[in-house]
Amino acid sequence: MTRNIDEYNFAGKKALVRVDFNVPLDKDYRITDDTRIRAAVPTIQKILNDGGAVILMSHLGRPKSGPEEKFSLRHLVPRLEQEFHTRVAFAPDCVGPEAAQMAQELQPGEILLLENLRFHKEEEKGDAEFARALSTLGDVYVNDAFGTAHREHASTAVIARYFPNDKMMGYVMQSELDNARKVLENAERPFTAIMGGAKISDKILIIEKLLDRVDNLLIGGGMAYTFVKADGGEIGSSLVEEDKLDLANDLIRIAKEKGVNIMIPVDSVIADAFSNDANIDTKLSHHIPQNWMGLDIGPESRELYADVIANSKTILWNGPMGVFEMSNFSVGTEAVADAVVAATAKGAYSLIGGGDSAAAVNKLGYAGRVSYISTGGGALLEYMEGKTLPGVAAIERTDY
Ligand SMILES: Nc1ncnc2c1ncn2[C@@H]1O[C@H](COP(=O)(O)OP(=O)(O)OP(=O)(O)O)[C@@H](O)[C@H]1O
Ligand SMILES: O=C(O)[C@H](O)COP(=O)(O)O
Repeated sequence: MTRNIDEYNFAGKKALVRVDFNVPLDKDYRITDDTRIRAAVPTIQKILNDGGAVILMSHLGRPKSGPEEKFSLRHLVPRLEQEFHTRVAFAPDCVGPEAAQMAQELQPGEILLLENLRFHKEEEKGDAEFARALSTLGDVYVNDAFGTAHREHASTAVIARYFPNDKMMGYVMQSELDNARKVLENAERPFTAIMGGAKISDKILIIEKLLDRVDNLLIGGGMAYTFVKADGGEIGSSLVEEDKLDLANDLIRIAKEKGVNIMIPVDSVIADAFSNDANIDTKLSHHIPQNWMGLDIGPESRELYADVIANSKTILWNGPMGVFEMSNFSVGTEAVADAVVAATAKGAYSLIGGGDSAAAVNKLGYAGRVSYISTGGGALLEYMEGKTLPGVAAIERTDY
């Protein structure tokens, strides 16, 4: 039976909580954006306040095969201890005898963090035996990992079958779904989607679905150059996915057929190396010289995009407009953030999704000046395109 977290009393229970602590870390393993950790606090706090114990499980990054220091969740322990003013125990493997013993010894009010689930290939395969092994650690399962709800993995979906009477969503899940539904059902027009970032193959298919919902689609970031090249432009050594050129062309055509105003950056800030110290210039995006690459949208694009945003009533933004981590290529992302904040102040509803866009908004101190910052990137987009999220479906299922 699916439970409601507000009506559940965790006293004396060990809650196995799937969180999305896939947070960005710098080279010294310091957390550079803690949005996802802060978001999970109310759920964890509710369990502790009730007199329960919390066993946290998450993935971090995309480890290829087995443990890797840079993907260890151990790096998050100090931040969690600071948040909850208590010691946080760490299990160096998410399954096995040590994790089992640590879980067993856990007392009410205590927190145990398990090592990265993806250090076991069974996690992403949705392996039932691995899910069962995880399930033995707790009495009740709480899924609060909205950012990973689009993955049908052992800890996000399969595990729910081992808690037929004690499974529920946490507060992050509930609030994210309420919010996304609100945008889907009551989106005031004009509705503008702003898409950027680097994960072209992840996002290009979603763009197709968004064309049915939006009035304007502004494209920036690394993915823009696949569109520029598809449109016949010379893009130098900019990021491109050659096998998506036809699809990009189709999308431009379909957008026109559907009357969607699709915009690709007319100009770009270009560099002769992927570095903040490289030589930089501004050129038309269709005429980027050989060995130069587009790393940000240019001044004219910034103005055009800002105008569209200013006239929007609903705004969905996923992915930075450039390599915003480097100051020379952060101007486009900042300009879009400024425009989104200004439109929000005038009454537009703005929903920001994706780890990097959220980080950019936080870095600018704009967190309180947009309507909602989602902890989901791909998950939010898949939800917006109308897909059922496996992490949500597993909680709602009643047939086991
Ligand atoms: N023109 C560009 N060339 C190369 N990389 C770019 C360019 N523009 C942006 N990027 C990089 O894209 C990355 C972010 O892309 P990504 O698709 O991961 O966005 P995101 O907002 O984190 O979304 P999600 O959470 O869905 O992954 C940043 O690290 C940024 O430097
Ligand atoms: O950052 C994300 O979007 C989620 O944590 C999911 O990560 P994944 O794309 O590696 O599955």
